[in-house]
Amino acid sequence: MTDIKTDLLVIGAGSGGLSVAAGAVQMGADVTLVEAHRMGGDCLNFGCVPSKALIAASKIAHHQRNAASFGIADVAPEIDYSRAMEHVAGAIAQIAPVDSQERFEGLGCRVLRDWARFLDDRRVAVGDDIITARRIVIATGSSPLVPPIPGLDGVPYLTNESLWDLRERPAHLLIIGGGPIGLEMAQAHRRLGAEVTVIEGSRALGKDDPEAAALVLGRLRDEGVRIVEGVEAKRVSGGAGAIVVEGSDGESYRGSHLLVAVGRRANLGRLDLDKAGIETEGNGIKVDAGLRTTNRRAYAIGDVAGGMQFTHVAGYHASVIIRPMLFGLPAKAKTAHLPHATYTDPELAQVGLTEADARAEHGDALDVARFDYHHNDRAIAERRDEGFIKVMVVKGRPVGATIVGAQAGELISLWSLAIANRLKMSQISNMVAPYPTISEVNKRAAGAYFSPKLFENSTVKRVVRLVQRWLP
Ligand SMILES: Cc1cc2nc3c(=O)[nH]c(=O)nc-3n(C[C@H](O)[C@H](O)[C@H](O)COP(=O)(O)OP(=O)(O)OC[C@H]3O[C@@H](n4cnc5c(N)ncnc54)[C@H](O)[C@@H]3O)c2cc1C
Ligand SMILES: NC(=O)c1ccc[n+]([C@@H]2O[C@H](COP(=O)([O-])OP(=O)(O)OC[C@H]3O[C@@H](n4cnc5c(N)ncnc54)[C@H](O)[C@@H]3O)[C@@H](O)[C@H]2O)c1
Repeated sequence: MTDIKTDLLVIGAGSGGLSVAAGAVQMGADVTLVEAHRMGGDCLNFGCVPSKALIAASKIAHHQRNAASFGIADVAPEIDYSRAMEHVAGAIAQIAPVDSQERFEGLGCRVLRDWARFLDDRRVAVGDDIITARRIVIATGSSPLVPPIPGLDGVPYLTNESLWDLRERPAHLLIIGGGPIGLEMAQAHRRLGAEVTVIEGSRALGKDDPEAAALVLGRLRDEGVRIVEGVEAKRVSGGAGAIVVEGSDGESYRGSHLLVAVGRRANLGRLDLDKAGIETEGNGIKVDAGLRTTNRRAYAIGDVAGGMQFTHVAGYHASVIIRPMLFGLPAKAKTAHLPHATYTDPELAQVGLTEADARAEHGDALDVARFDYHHNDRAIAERRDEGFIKVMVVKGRPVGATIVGAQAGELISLWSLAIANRLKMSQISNMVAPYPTISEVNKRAAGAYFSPKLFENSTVKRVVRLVQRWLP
């Protein structure tokens, strides 16, 4: 047994934990980083990276099938699912060194590879080691939620952890859950040649703006994904290769494989949080505005903190807690500027308030500036002109933006910047976007906000007429 004393103990080497550890050690703290499973956590190994890599493969197949409108003959793609999954594994392998034990040891961290559990408010056991830490960061992430649907435990089912081990394409993939995981994987698998049925208990992409979500769902349905909404999975039966999901509508949905994508469960089980006086709340650890837990020495960040569950949010949390932990300065985690994007085609991105939320919060003070992709020349040239941007504006400042369409995930960053810095729409309209780019939709949305004020304004017209009379 070894006793280790450290300034900072970070539990979990995923998106949040790695960011804290890298920042703190490079600023001079003694850092101990603990990871029981794979370095890089969910995002690298089972989440963002593999899903985006598979989506990229599926896009190529889609373009091969849909080239005729560009004057190039459509071809039926020859899809080798196993090699597409090798591409996925290759993308993970290429990124893995950045998150590796070697890299973090090279930066000066002490890296321990076992489960961490609290002994008391400042001591944590990791295998045979006992670590006493001045500050502790819990960044243990989340796992797929497996709901207690009768019969589910009797059939082979996939989650976002096991999906990447498949090497044979599912003939018919049934997906329970029409959230981001369900829909990203539905479209990718459909484009890679599988039949796909999504069974969604409520509204698919239900956390997003309904008009934007409808556009995405329409596209998926056009591509042949069957999406049934308002139908809960009530019972599962069958066996390998022949699975039946009975829906609350009385229908039986049959497929060869089943993916369960109904949300996440915070990884709390092994931590013995009660020994450290750390309370939980909802689906995560209870934290204050500065991400501090009910134990003043401990912080919780990322998925385990129970809020927005995204890699960039975990990274943001890391940047927030560095200040108090290293310098003793106060810091608060904000949420209004945190974006998210679902990487279906078209992509759907959101930051701040949706139109409905903004209307509820600001009533008549709300202006919605909108611009449609079909007026964007680059989108037209590339036949990607389906989509729109809506910016929710209150007193001249954006409070939210919704973008659905090509590159929405790239375009939303500008509105995060604007909200984070309380920029005015006039400052956005000062920006000049190169022509022809899809990013012109951002500028045009700002233009749409000012157009009625400038073009439908009798005072402006009067002033212009007056000045014109006097100008030489
Ligand atoms: C299929 C899928 C696709 C996704 N796509 C995106 C995307 O495109 N963009 C995006 O922003 N987000 C995406 N996400 C979400 C993103 O993966 C998570 O929000 C992010 O990984 C959370 O980071 P984290 O640091 O909180 O946890 P994690 O990355 O999960 O890391 C937690 C780590 O802690 C370890 N651990 C747990 N308990 C212990 C313990 N007691 N002792 C030691 N180690 C422990 C775990 O093994 C894990 O490695 C996706 C998620 C999924 C499932
Ligand atoms: N692009 C991205 O950033 C991205 C991609 C994937 C995942 N993620 C993260 O992972 C999280 C989890 O994603 P998710 O899609 O698993 O969860 P989710 O909670 O967003 O969606 C799950 C869906 O399953 C439905 N559902 C629940 N029980 C059901 C049942 N018995 N029958 C039918 N439907 C049922 C819910 O109504 C919900 O719409 C996301 O919220 C997000 O934070 C992000």
